[in-house]
Amino acid sequence: MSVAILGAGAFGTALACALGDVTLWCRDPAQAEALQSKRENAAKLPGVPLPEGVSITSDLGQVSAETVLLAIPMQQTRPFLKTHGAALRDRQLVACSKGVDLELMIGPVGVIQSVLPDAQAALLTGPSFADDIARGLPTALTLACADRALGMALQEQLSTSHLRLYRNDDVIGAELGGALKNVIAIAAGVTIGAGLGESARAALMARGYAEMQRLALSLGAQPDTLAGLSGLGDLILTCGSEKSRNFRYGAALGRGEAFDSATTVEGAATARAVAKLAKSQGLDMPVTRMVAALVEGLITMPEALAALLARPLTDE
Ligand SMILES: NC(=O)C1=CN([C@@H]2O[C@H](COP(=O)(O)OP(=O)(O)OC[C@H]3O[C@@H](n4cnc5c(N)ncnc54)[C@H](O)[C@@H]3O)[C@@H](O)[C@H]2O)C=CC1
Ligand SMILES: O=C(CO)COP(=O)(O)O
Repeated sequence: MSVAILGAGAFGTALACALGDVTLWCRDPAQAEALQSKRENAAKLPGVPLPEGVSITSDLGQVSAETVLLAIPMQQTRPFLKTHGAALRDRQLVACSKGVDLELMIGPVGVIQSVLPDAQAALLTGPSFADDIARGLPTALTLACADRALGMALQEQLSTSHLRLYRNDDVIGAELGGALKNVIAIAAGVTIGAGLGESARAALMARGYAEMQRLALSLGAQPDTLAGLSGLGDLILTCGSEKSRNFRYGAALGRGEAFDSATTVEGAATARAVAKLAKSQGLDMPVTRMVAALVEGLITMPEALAALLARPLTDE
């Protein structure tokens, strides 16, 4: 079965490098030409050559693969599918984004199903920096799919010698693991950027993980899912590395500096969505609430810190 990847950003290009024999679609014809002539995505993955088997196009009509990976940012997924969904109706769609749609309050598989109710949909998520995948470093990800047979087929199709997929049928849990860790990564970045120290970062990660579990369980995730690659695994990666855009964005917030608005920072919109979701579920998610307020510019970093430290003492 053939594979296509829609979205030639950092992650889409990295997956193309790892899988090798795929069609890579980008929306901008000029970008497609540049990728084709240089055989490199110089803007996103400089120094990583595109394998010979990767064919580039900006014409969705040329994308005939049965398995289609959607590697475009979360908040763009619904508009993209509304425009192009008809062309993808009978494919196996694998969402690769991490986040919660600000309007529908659901993750990327939920969005696919809301726009294309008959589509076969799955999720590829977990701890992986595009650069690591593209360079062939060993990586393990979660392939989540409610349909066991389809999940097994996709696991086989998308695993390589160095990219190892673990299957899971808890799509909601896997979606939330990937979405929520970005919010906590922003908090971790704020902590380091503001000079609050590594002990404070560890505390935020652990308390943030407790919040992630609370929301995931309340929305129907399986209790163990967030302890896996999508959730704890991705939390460790993203909260601990300057390579993470969510972490770097948080660090800039913590230092009171501006951050490049063209950079994809999924946790910013997701924090706002999740803060609303938590309120509607009657859940206490103080770290997420503070991140959402910081992102929206409603409070300062010292105010966020004071609010978190003034909370009543409680059981763990
Ligand atoms: N970069 C990474 O290390 C990883 C990224 N991801 C996830 O993958 C998703 C994409 O991230 P990146 O590729 O890193 O972002 P990116 O900013 O590098 O690329 C995004 C791509 O989406 C395209 N795009 C944006 N809006 C579009 C639209 N309306 N229609 C068509 N194409 C559109 C852009 O042209 C660009 O090529 C995010 O949800 C991210 O969380 C997941 C794992 C690792
Ligand atoms: O999701 C990622 C790692 O698993 C990439 O993290 P950033 O989007 O924060 O760069």
